[in-house]
Amino acid sequence: MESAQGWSDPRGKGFRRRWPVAEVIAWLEESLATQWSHPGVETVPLAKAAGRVLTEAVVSQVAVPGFARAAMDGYAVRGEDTFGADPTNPLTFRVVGRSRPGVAAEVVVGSGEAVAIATGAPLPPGADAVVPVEATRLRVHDHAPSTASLSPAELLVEVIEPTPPGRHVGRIGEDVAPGEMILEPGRWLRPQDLGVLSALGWREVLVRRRPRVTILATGPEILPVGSAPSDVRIPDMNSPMLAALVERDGGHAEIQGPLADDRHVLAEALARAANRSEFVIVSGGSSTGPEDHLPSLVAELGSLPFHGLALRPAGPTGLGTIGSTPILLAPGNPVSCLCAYDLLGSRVVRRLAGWRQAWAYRATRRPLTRNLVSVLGRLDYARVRFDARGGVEPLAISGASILSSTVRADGFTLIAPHSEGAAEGTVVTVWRYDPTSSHVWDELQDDPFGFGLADSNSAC
Ligand SMILES: Nc1nc2c(c(=O)[nH]1)N[C@H]1C(S)=C(S)[C@@H](COP(=O)(O)OP(=O)(O)OC[C@H]3O[C@@H](n4cnc5c(N)ncnc54)[C@H](O)[C@@H]3O)O[C@H]1N2
Ligand code: MOO
Repeated sequence: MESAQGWSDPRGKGFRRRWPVAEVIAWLEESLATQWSHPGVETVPLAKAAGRVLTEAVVSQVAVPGFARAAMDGYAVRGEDTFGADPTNPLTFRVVGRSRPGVAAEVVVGSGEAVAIATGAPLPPGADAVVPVEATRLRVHDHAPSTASLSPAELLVEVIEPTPPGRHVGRIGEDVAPGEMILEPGRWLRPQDLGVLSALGWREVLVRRRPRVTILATGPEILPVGSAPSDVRIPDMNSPMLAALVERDGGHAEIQGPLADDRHVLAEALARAANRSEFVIVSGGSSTGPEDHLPSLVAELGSLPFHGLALRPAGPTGLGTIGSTPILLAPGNPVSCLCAYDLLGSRVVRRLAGWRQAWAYRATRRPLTRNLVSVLGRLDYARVRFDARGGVEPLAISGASILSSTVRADGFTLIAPHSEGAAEGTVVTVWRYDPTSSHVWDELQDDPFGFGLADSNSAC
Protein backbone atom coordinates (compact mmCIF):
# COMPACT_ATOMS: atom_id res chain seq x y z
CA MET A 1 0.00 0.00 0.00
CA GLU A 2 1.21 3.51 -0.86
CA SER A 3 -0.27 6.42 1.10
CA ALA A 4 -1.30 9.81 -0.26
CA GLN A 5 2.04 11.18 1.02
CA GLY A 6 3.99 8.57 -0.88
CA TRP A 7 4.66 6.26 2.08
CA SER A 8 5.08 2.73 0.91
CA ASP A 9 4.06 0.02 3.39
CA PRO A 10 7.10 -2.25 3.83
CA ARG A 11 5.24 -4.92 5.80
CA GLY A 12 6.00 -8.31 4.39
CA LYS A 13 8.31 -6.99 1.70
CA GLY A 14 10.94 -4.71 3.24
CA PHE A 15 11.98 -1.15 2.50
CA ARG A 16 11.72 0.08 -1.07
CA ARG A 17 14.38 2.69 -0.47
CA ARG A 18 16.48 3.93 2.43
CA TRP A 19 16.75 7.63 3.16
CA PRO A 20 20.13 9.23 3.86
CA VAL A 21 20.25 10.51 7.43
CA ALA A 22 21.57 13.89 6.29
CA GLU A 23 18.45 14.35 4.13
CA VAL A 24 16.17 13.53 7.05
CA ILE A 25 18.04 15.99 9.26
CA ALA A 26 17.74 18.76 6.66
CA TRP A 27 13.98 18.12 6.59
CA LEU A 28 13.87 18.19 10.41
CA GLU A 29 15.70 21.51 10.59
CA GLU A 30 13.47 23.01 7.89
CA SER A 31 10.26 21.79 9.54
CA LEU A 32 11.40 22.96 12.97
CA ALA A 33 12.09 26.40 11.57
CA THR A 34 8.90 26.78 9.57
CA GLN A 35 6.12 24.39 10.49
CA TRP A 36 6.12 22.70 13.83
CA SER A 37 4.52 24.21 16.91
CA HIS A 38 7.00 25.38 19.47
CA PRO A 39 6.06 25.48 23.13
CA GLY A 40 5.07 28.90 24.46
CA VAL A 41 6.65 30.77 27.34
CA GLU A 42 6.27 30.62 31.10
CA THR A 43 7.51 32.48 34.14
CA VAL A 44 9.78 30.55 36.50
CA PRO A 45 11.41 31.52 39.80
CA LEU A 46 15.12 32.29 39.53
CA ALA A 47 16.19 29.23 41.48
CA LYS A 48 14.52 27.00 38.85
CA ALA A 49 15.71 28.89 35.79
CA ALA A 50 19.16 27.35 35.16
CA GLY A 51 19.26 25.56 31.81
CA ARG A 52 16.11 27.27 30.59
CA VAL A 53 16.05 29.57 27.57
CA LEU A 54 15.37 33.22 28.28
CA THR A 55 12.74 34.83 26.06
CA GLU A 56 13.11 38.44 27.21
CA ALA A 57 15.94 40.94 27.24
CA VAL A 58 17.43 41.79 30.61
CA VAL A 59 18.37 45.46 30.79
CA SER A 60 19.50 46.71 34.15
CA GLN A 61 17.45 49.48 35.75
CA VAL A 62 19.90 49.81 38.61
CA ALA A 63 23.61 50.08 39.36
CA VAL A 64 25.36 47.13 40.99
CA PRO A 65 26.63 47.86 43.51
CA GLY A 66 24.35 50.78 44.27
CA PHE A 67 26.85 52.23 46.77
CA ALA A 68 30.63 52.53 47.04
CA ARG A 69 31.94 49.72 49.23
CA ALA A 70 35.12 48.35 50.74
CA ALA A 71 36.85 45.58 48.78
CA MET A 72 39.16 44.76 51.73
CA ASP A 73 38.94 44.55 55.49
CA GLY A 74 40.89 47.54 56.80
CA TYR A 75 40.51 51.29 57.26
CA ALA A 76 38.64 53.82 55.11
CA VAL A 77 40.72 56.98 54.74
CA ARG A 78 41.35 59.88 52.42
CA GLY A 79 43.85 58.30 50.08
CA GLU A 80 46.01 61.36 49.65
CA ASP A 81 46.64 61.41 53.45
CA THR A 82 48.58 58.13 53.04
CA PHE A 83 51.11 59.38 50.53
CA GLY A 84 54.65 58.93 51.82
CA ALA A 85 53.78 56.16 54.28
CA ASP A 86 56.19 53.25 54.62
CA PRO A 87 57.21 50.86 57.42
CA THR A 88 59.97 53.14 58.60
CA ASN A 89 57.79 56.21 58.31
CA PRO A 90 54.28 55.14 59.37
CA LEU A 91 51.55 57.77 59.22
CA THR A 92 49.19 57.81 62.17
CA PHE A 93 45.39 58.13 61.81
CA ARG A 94 42.74 58.54 64.47
CA VAL A 95 40.08 55.84 64.26
CA VAL A 96 36.76 57.70 64.45
CA GLY A 97 34.28 54.89 63.91
CA ARG A 98 33.38 51.61 62.26
CA SER A 99 31.48 50.73 59.04
CA ARG A 100 29.72 47.38 58.93
CA PRO A 101 28.12 45.58 55.95
CA GLY A 102 24.43 46.30 55.63
CA VAL A 103 24.51 49.46 57.77
CA ALA A 104 24.64 52.92 56.24
CA ALA A 105 27.90 54.65 57.20
CA GLU A 106 27.24 57.89 59.01
CA VAL A 107 30.54 59.05 60.43
CA VAL A 108 32.39 61.42 58.13
CA VAL A 109 36.08 60.78 57.57
CA GLY A 110 38.17 63.93 57.89
CA SER A 111 41.81 64.52 57.20
CA GLY A 112 44.03 62.30 59.36
CA GLU A 113 41.06 60.15 60.32
CA ALA A 114 40.19 56.52 59.56
CA VAL A 115 37.10 54.34 59.91
CA ALA A 116 37.51 50.62 60.57
CA ILE A 117 35.70 48.91 57.72
CA ALA A 118 34.76 45.36 56.68
CA THR A 119 34.71 44.04 53.11
CA GLY A 120 31.34 44.87 51.55
CA ALA A 121 30.56 47.68 54.04
CA PRO A 122 29.65 51.12 52.66
CA LEU A 123 32.51 53.56 52.30
CA PRO A 124 31.86 56.40 54.76
CA PRO A 125 31.47 59.94 53.41
CA GLY A 126 34.79 61.72 53.12
CA ALA A 127 36.80 58.52 52.54
CA ASP A 128 37.95 57.48 49.05
CA ALA A 129 40.32 54.57 49.73
CA VAL A 130 40.64 51.51 51.95
CA VAL A 131 43.97 50.62 53.52
CA PRO A 132 44.02 46.80 53.94
CA VAL A 133 44.55 45.72 57.53
CA GLU A 134 47.87 44.13 56.48
CA ALA A 135 49.22 47.61 55.62
CA THR A 136 48.45 48.99 59.09
CA ARG A 137 49.56 48.64 62.71
CA LEU A 138 47.07 49.26 65.43
CA ARG A 139 48.01 51.38 68.43
CA VAL A 140 46.16 52.28 71.58
CA HIS A 141 45.70 55.97 72.39
CA ASP A 142 48.30 57.15 74.89
CA HIS A 143 45.52 58.15 77.30
CA ALA A 144 43.40 54.97 76.93
CA PRO A 145 42.80 53.18 80.27
CA SER A 146 43.74 49.61 79.22
CA THR A 147 43.52 47.26 76.24
CA ALA A 148 40.24 45.67 77.33
CA SER A 149 37.04 46.62 75.44
CA LEU A 150 38.47 49.55 73.56
CA SER A 151 36.16 51.51 71.25
CA PRO A 152 37.52 52.58 67.86
CA ALA A 153 37.69 56.14 69.18
CA GLU A 154 40.37 55.04 71.59
CA LEU A 155 42.52 53.64 68.85
CA LEU A 156 45.13 54.98 66.54
CA VAL A 157 46.18 53.23 63.39
CA GLU A 158 49.52 53.46 61.67
CA VAL A 159 49.49 53.18 57.88
CA ILE A 160 52.69 51.74 56.39
CA GLU A 161 51.79 51.79 52.67
CA PRO A 162 50.54 54.58 50.44
CA THR A 163 46.94 53.89 49.34
CA PRO A 164 45.83 56.25 46.58
CA PRO A 165 42.19 57.39 46.14
CA GLY A 166 40.00 54.62 44.68
CA ARG A 167 42.26 51.78 45.89
CA HIS A 168 40.31 48.80 47.29
CA VAL A 169 37.00 50.56 46.75
CA GLY A 170 34.18 48.94 44.77
CA ARG A 171 32.63 51.83 42.90
CA ILE A 172 28.96 52.34 42.14
CA GLY A 173 27.94 50.43 39.01
CA GLU A 174 31.28 48.66 38.56
CA ASP A 175 29.53 45.29 38.29
CA VAL A 176 26.49 46.42 36.28
CA ALA A 177 25.76 49.93 35.04
CA PRO A 178 22.18 51.20 34.77
CA GLY A 179 20.83 50.73 31.23
CA GLU A 180 23.29 47.93 30.46
CA MET A 181 21.98 44.97 28.42
CA ILE A 182 22.97 41.98 30.54
CA LEU A 183 21.28 39.05 28.81
CA GLU A 184 19.69 38.71 25.41
CA PRO A 185 16.61 36.68 24.48
CA GLY A 186 17.61 33.15 23.48
CA ARG A 187 20.21 32.89 26.22
CA TRP A 188 20.57 29.43 27.78
CA LEU A 189 20.63 30.52 31.41
CA ARG A 190 23.75 29.66 33.35
CA PRO A 191 23.85 29.51 37.14
CA GLN A 192 25.89 32.73 37.32
CA ASP A 193 23.25 34.51 35.19
CA LEU A 194 20.78 33.87 38.00
CA GLY A 195 23.12 35.48 40.51
CA VAL A 196 23.32 38.63 38.40
CA LEU A 197 19.55 38.66 37.87
CA SER A 198 19.09 38.42 41.61
CA ALA A 199 21.46 41.37 42.10
CA LEU A 200 19.18 43.39 39.81
CA GLY A 201 16.20 42.55 41.97
CA TRP A 202 14.65 39.96 39.66
CA ARG A 203 12.67 37.19 41.31
CA GLU A 204 11.49 35.31 38.23
CA VAL A 205 12.18 35.23 34.49
CA LEU A 206 10.25 34.57 31.32
CA VAL A 207 11.59 31.44 29.62
CA ARG A 208 10.67 29.07 26.81
CA ARG A 209 8.35 26.38 28.12
CA ARG A 210 9.99 22.96 28.05
CA PRO A 211 8.61 20.92 25.14
CA ARG A 212 6.32 18.13 26.31
CA VAL A 213 7.56 14.88 24.86
CA THR A 214 5.35 11.81 25.09
CA ILE A 215 7.19 8.50 25.08
CA LEU A 216 5.17 5.51 23.95
CA ALA A 217 6.45 1.95 24.21
CA THR A 218 4.77 -0.81 22.26
CA GLY A 219 5.02 -4.56 22.10
CA PRO A 220 3.06 -7.35 23.87
CA GLU A 221 6.27 -8.63 25.45
CA ILE A 222 7.08 -5.30 27.15
CA LEU A 223 6.36 -4.92 30.87
CA PRO A 224 6.07 -1.54 32.64
CA VAL A 225 9.27 0.04 34.01
CA GLY A 226 10.04 -1.43 37.42
CA SER A 227 8.62 -4.88 36.65
CA ALA A 228 10.72 -7.98 37.15
CA PRO A 229 11.54 -9.89 33.96
CA SER A 230 9.03 -12.69 33.68
CA ASP A 231 9.14 -15.78 31.51
CA VAL A 232 9.06 -14.50 27.89
CA ARG A 233 8.27 -10.91 28.81
CA ILE A 234 10.85 -8.15 29.42
CA PRO A 235 10.78 -4.83 31.27
CA ASP A 236 10.64 -1.66 29.18
CA MET A 237 14.24 -0.53 28.64
CA ASN A 238 13.58 2.16 26.07
CA SER A 239 11.20 4.44 27.96
CA PRO A 240 13.42 5.26 30.97
CA MET A 241 16.38 5.74 28.65
CA LEU A 242 14.42 8.02 26.33
CA ALA A 243 12.90 9.97 29.21
CA ALA A 244 16.36 10.69 30.63
CA LEU A 245 17.65 11.77 27.22
CA VAL A 246 14.67 14.07 26.69
CA GLU A 247 15.16 15.67 30.09
CA ARG A 248 18.88 16.10 29.38
CA ASP A 249 17.96 17.95 26.22
CA GLY A 250 15.61 20.40 27.92
CA GLY A 251 12.33 18.58 27.34
CA HIS A 252 9.66 17.38 29.74
CA ALA A 253 9.22 13.64 29.26
CA GLU A 254 6.04 11.73 29.92
CA ILE A 255 6.10 7.95 29.68
CA GLN A 256 2.89 6.31 28.44
CA GLY A 257 2.66 2.60 28.09
CA PRO A 258 3.63 -0.04 27.32
CA LEU A 259 0.66 -0.08 24.99
CA ALA A 260 -1.27 -3.14 23.85
CA ASP A 261 -0.48 -4.27 20.31
CA ASP A 262 -3.95 -3.33 19.17
CA ARG A 263 -4.41 -1.01 16.20
CA HIS A 264 -7.24 0.96 17.81
CA VAL A 265 -5.43 1.36 21.10
CA LEU A 266 -2.29 2.52 19.28
CA ALA A 267 -4.23 4.91 17.01
CA GLU A 268 -5.96 6.49 19.98
CA ALA A 269 -2.71 6.79 21.99
CA LEU A 270 -0.89 8.34 19.03
CA ALA A 271 -3.64 10.88 18.34
CA ARG A 272 -3.90 11.82 22.02
CA ALA A 273 -0.14 12.14 22.40
CA ALA A 274 0.18 14.27 19.24
CA ASN A 275 -2.57 16.51 20.54
CA ARG A 276 -1.07 17.16 23.96
CA SER A 277 2.67 17.22 23.23
CA GLU A 278 5.14 18.99 21.03
CA PHE A 279 6.93 15.75 20.13
CA VAL A 280 6.05 12.06 20.29
CA ILE A 281 8.60 9.24 20.36
CA VAL A 282 7.37 5.69 19.89
CA SER A 283 9.66 2.73 20.37
CA GLY A 284 8.95 -0.66 18.81
CA GLY A 285 6.63 -1.77 16.05
CA SER A 286 8.48 0.34 13.49
CA SER A 287 9.61 -2.35 11.13
CA THR A 288 8.28 -4.71 8.50
CA GLY A 289 6.43 -7.35 10.55
CA PRO A 290 2.66 -7.82 10.20
CA GLU A 291 2.17 -6.48 13.75
CA ASP A 292 4.28 -3.36 13.13
CA HIS A 293 1.32 -0.98 13.02
CA LEU A 294 2.97 2.30 13.85
CA PRO A 295 4.21 3.42 10.42
CA SER A 296 0.85 2.79 8.73
CA LEU A 297 -0.97 4.52 11.59
CA VAL A 298 1.19 7.64 11.37
CA ALA A 299 0.73 7.69 7.59
CA GLU A 300 -3.04 7.45 8.12
CA LEU A 301 -3.35 9.99 10.91
CA GLY A 302 -0.83 12.42 9.40
CA SER A 303 2.10 11.81 7.12
CA LEU A 304 5.24 9.69 7.17
CA PRO A 305 7.69 11.15 4.66
CA PHE A 306 10.60 9.03 5.93
CA HIS A 307 10.54 5.36 6.84
CA GLY A 308 13.61 3.20 6.42
CA LEU A 309 16.92 5.04 6.78
CA ALA A 310 20.39 4.37 5.41
CA LEU A 311 21.55 3.85 8.97
CA ARG A 312 22.90 0.97 11.02
CA PRO A 313 21.50 0.18 13.52
CA ALA A 314 18.07 1.84 13.50
CA GLY A 315 17.39 1.20 9.83
CA PRO A 316 13.59 0.87 10.36
CA THR A 317 13.33 4.37 11.90
CA GLY A 318 10.42 6.51 10.70
CA LEU A 319 9.77 10.23 10.90
CA GLY A 320 6.50 11.94 10.29
CA THR A 321 3.91 14.29 11.68
CA ILE A 322 0.41 14.20 13.05
CA GLY A 323 -1.05 17.70 12.83
CA SER A 324 1.90 19.93 13.59
CA THR A 325 3.51 17.46 15.98
CA PRO A 326 6.61 15.56 14.87
CA ILE A 327 6.58 11.80 15.46
CA LEU A 328 9.73 9.69 15.73
CA LEU A 329 9.23 5.97 15.22
CA ALA A 330 12.28 4.48 16.90
CA PRO A 331 13.02 0.77 16.47
CA GLY A 332 12.37 -1.41 19.48
CA ASN A 333 15.89 -2.79 19.74
CA PRO A 334 17.35 -0.64 22.54
CA VAL A 335 20.63 0.26 20.78
CA SER A 336 18.68 1.21 17.67
CA CYS A 337 16.33 3.25 19.80
CA LEU A 338 19.29 5.09 21.36
CA CYS A 339 20.85 5.63 17.94
CA ALA A 340 17.61 7.02 16.46
CA TYR A 341 17.28 9.37 19.40
CA ASP A 342 20.93 10.47 19.32
CA LEU A 343 20.86 11.29 15.61
CA LEU A 344 17.31 12.60 15.23
CA GLY A 345 15.22 12.86 18.40
CA SER A 346 17.75 14.83 20.38
CA ARG A 347 17.88 17.52 17.71
CA VAL A 348 14.10 17.92 17.75
CA VAL A 349 13.91 18.24 21.53
CA ARG A 350 16.78 20.73 21.70
CA ARG A 351 15.40 22.92 18.93
CA LEU A 352 11.91 22.88 20.46
CA ALA A 353 13.47 23.80 23.80
CA GLY A 354 15.11 26.76 22.06
CA TRP A 355 18.67 25.45 22.38
CA ARG A 356 21.06 26.71 19.75
CA GLN A 357 23.34 23.71 20.13
CA ALA A 358 21.41 20.86 18.54
CA TRP A 359 24.08 18.20 18.99
CA ALA A 360 24.30 16.72 22.47
CA TYR A 361 27.73 15.15 22.62
CA ARG A 362 31.23 16.44 23.06
CA ALA A 363 33.80 14.90 20.81
CA THR A 364 37.42 13.97 20.80
CA ARG A 365 39.55 12.75 17.89
CA ARG A 366 41.71 9.69 18.54
CA PRO A 367 43.30 6.85 16.53
CA LEU A 368 41.63 3.46 16.11
CA THR A 369 43.45 0.54 17.77
CA ARG A 370 41.79 -1.97 15.40
CA ASN A 371 40.12 -1.98 12.01
CA LEU A 372 36.49 -0.88 12.08
CA VAL A 373 34.42 -2.50 9.37
CA SER A 374 31.27 -0.81 8.10
CA VAL A 375 28.57 -1.55 5.53
CA LEU A 376 28.69 0.50 2.35
CA GLY A 377 25.60 2.64 1.84
CA ARG A 378 24.69 3.03 5.55
CA LEU A 379 25.76 5.54 8.14
CA ASP A 380 27.22 3.38 10.87
CA TYR A 381 26.78 4.25 14.56
CA ALA A 382 29.67 2.27 16.04
CA ARG A 383 30.17 1.91 19.76
CA VAL A 384 33.76 2.34 20.92
CA ARG A 385 35.86 2.33 24.05
CA PHE A 386 38.98 4.33 24.90
CA ASP A 387 42.04 2.35 25.92
CA ALA A 388 44.42 3.52 28.63
CA ARG A 389 46.58 5.41 26.11
CA GLY A 390 43.69 7.22 24.49
CA GLY A 391 43.31 4.89 21.51
CA VAL A 392 39.83 4.05 20.27
CA GLU A 393 38.82 0.42 20.35
CA PRO A 394 35.74 -0.64 18.37
CA LEU A 395 33.53 -2.90 20.48
CA ALA A 396 33.12 -6.26 18.84
CA ILE A 397 29.36 -6.49 19.11
CA SER A 398 26.84 -6.68 16.38
CA GLY A 399 23.39 -6.95 17.94
CA ALA A 400 21.29 -3.84 18.31
CA SER A 401 19.50 -5.61 21.15
CA ILE A 402 22.65 -5.53 23.31
CA LEU A 403 22.13 -2.27 25.20
CA SER A 404 24.86 -3.15 27.71
CA SER A 405 27.31 -2.56 24.82
CA THR A 406 26.50 1.15 25.16
CA VAL A 407 27.02 0.88 28.91
CA ARG A 408 30.51 -0.53 28.35
CA ALA A 409 31.25 1.94 25.55
CA ASP A 410 32.74 5.38 26.17
CA GLY A 411 31.02 6.76 23.11
CA PHE A 412 30.30 6.25 19.46
CA THR A 413 31.84 7.10 16.15
CA LEU A 414 30.02 7.57 12.86
CA ILE A 415 31.23 5.92 9.67
CA ALA A 416 29.96 7.69 6.58
CA PRO A 417 27.75 5.76 4.13
CA HIS A 418 30.34 5.95 1.34
CA SER A 419 32.96 4.28 3.56
CA GLU A 420 33.55 0.58 4.14
CA GLY A 421 35.18 1.34 7.46
CA ALA A 422 38.38 2.72 8.87
CA ALA A 423 41.75 1.04 9.24
CA GLU A 424 43.69 0.72 12.48
CA GLY A 425 45.52 3.98 13.18
CA THR A 426 42.93 6.18 11.42
CA VAL A 427 42.00 9.14 13.58
CA VAL A 428 38.24 9.14 14.13
CA THR A 429 35.85 11.45 15.93
CA VAL A 430 34.34 9.90 19.04
CA TRP A 431 31.28 11.45 20.63
CA ARG A 432 31.42 10.73 24.33
CA TYR A 433 28.40 9.42 26.21
CA ASP A 434 29.70 10.70 29.52
CA PRO A 435 30.64 14.37 29.78
CA THR A 436 32.17 13.81 33.23
CA SER A 437 34.48 10.94 32.35
CA SER A 438 38.13 11.41 33.18
CA HIS A 439 39.35 11.50 29.57
CA VAL A 440 40.59 15.01 29.07
CA TRP A 441 41.97 15.01 25.57
CA ASP A 442 41.17 17.80 23.14
CA GLU A 443 37.46 18.24 22.92
CA LEU A 444 35.27 19.57 20.17
CA GLN A 445 31.57 20.27 20.23
CA ASP A 446 30.89 18.97 16.76
CA ASP A 447 27.57 18.66 15.03
CA PRO A 448 28.51 16.09 12.40
CA PHE A 449 25.60 17.26 10.27
CA GLY A 450 26.98 20.75 10.19
CA PHE A 451 24.06 22.89 11.29
CA GLY A 452 25.64 26.09 12.43
CA LEU A 453 28.75 24.42 13.76
CA ALA A 454 32.15 23.21 12.73
CA ASP A 455 31.59 20.63 10.04
CA SER A 456 34.14 17.92 10.72
CA ASN A 457 32.30 14.83 9.46
CA SER A 458 30.08 16.44 6.86
CA ALA A 459 30.15 13.27 4.81
CA CYS A 460 27.68 11.78 7.29
N1 LIG B 1 12.24 -8.97 8.01
C1 LIG B 1 12.79 -7.94 8.68
N2 LIG B 1 12.79 -7.99 10.01
C2 LIG B 1 13.35 -7.01 10.70
C3 LIG B 1 13.94 -5.91 10.04
C4 LIG B 1 13.88 -5.87 8.64
O1 LIG B 1 14.36 -4.91 7.99
N3 LIG B 1 13.29 -6.89 8.01
N4 LIG B 1 14.57 -4.97 10.78
C5 LIG B 1 15.13 -5.42 12.02
C6 LIG B 1 15.65 -4.34 12.74
S1 LIG B 1 17.07 -3.71 12.14
C7 LIG B 1 15.10 -3.88 13.88
S2 LIG B 1 15.86 -2.68 14.76
C8 LIG B 1 13.85 -4.38 14.39
C9 LIG B 1 12.93 -3.22 14.68
O2 LIG B 1 11.72 -3.71 14.94
P1 LIG B 1 10.57 -2.87 15.60
O3 LIG B 1 10.83 -1.44 15.67
O4 LIG B 1 9.34 -3.29 14.90
O5 LIG B 1 10.64 -3.37 17.08
P2 LIG B 1 9.99 -4.63 17.77
O6 LIG B 1 9.84 -5.72 16.78
O7 LIG B 1 8.80 -4.21 18.50
O8 LIG B 1 11.13 -5.00 18.79
C10 LIG B 1 12.41 -5.37 18.37
C11 LIG B 1 13.16 -5.94 19.57
O9 LIG B 1 13.28 -4.94 20.56
C12 LIG B 1 12.69 -5.34 21.78
N5 LIG B 1 12.01 -4.19 22.39
C13 LIG B 1 11.01 -3.49 21.86
N6 LIG B 1 10.64 -2.50 22.69
C14 LIG B 1 11.42 -2.60 23.77
C15 LIG B 1 11.48 -1.88 24.98
N7 LIG B 1 10.69 -0.82 25.22
N8 LIG B 1 12.42 -2.24 25.90
C16 LIG B 1 13.22 -3.32 25.66
N9 LIG B 1 13.21 -4.03 24.51
C17 LIG B 1 12.31 -3.68 23.58
C18 LIG B 1 11.71 -6.39 21.39
O10 LIG B 1 11.40 -7.25 22.44
C19 LIG B 1 12.42 -7.08 20.23
O11 LIG B 1 13.36 -7.99 20.73
O12 LIG B 1 13.24 -5.21 13.47
C20 LIG B 1 14.12 -6.17 12.87
N10 LIG B 1 13.38 -7.07 12.07
O1 MOO C 1 18.55 -1.39 12.75
MO1 MOO C 1 18.11 -2.66 13.76
O2 MOO C 1 17.97 -1.19 14.47
O3 MOO C 1 19.81 -2.94 13.31
O4 MOO C 1 18.65 -3.58 14.99
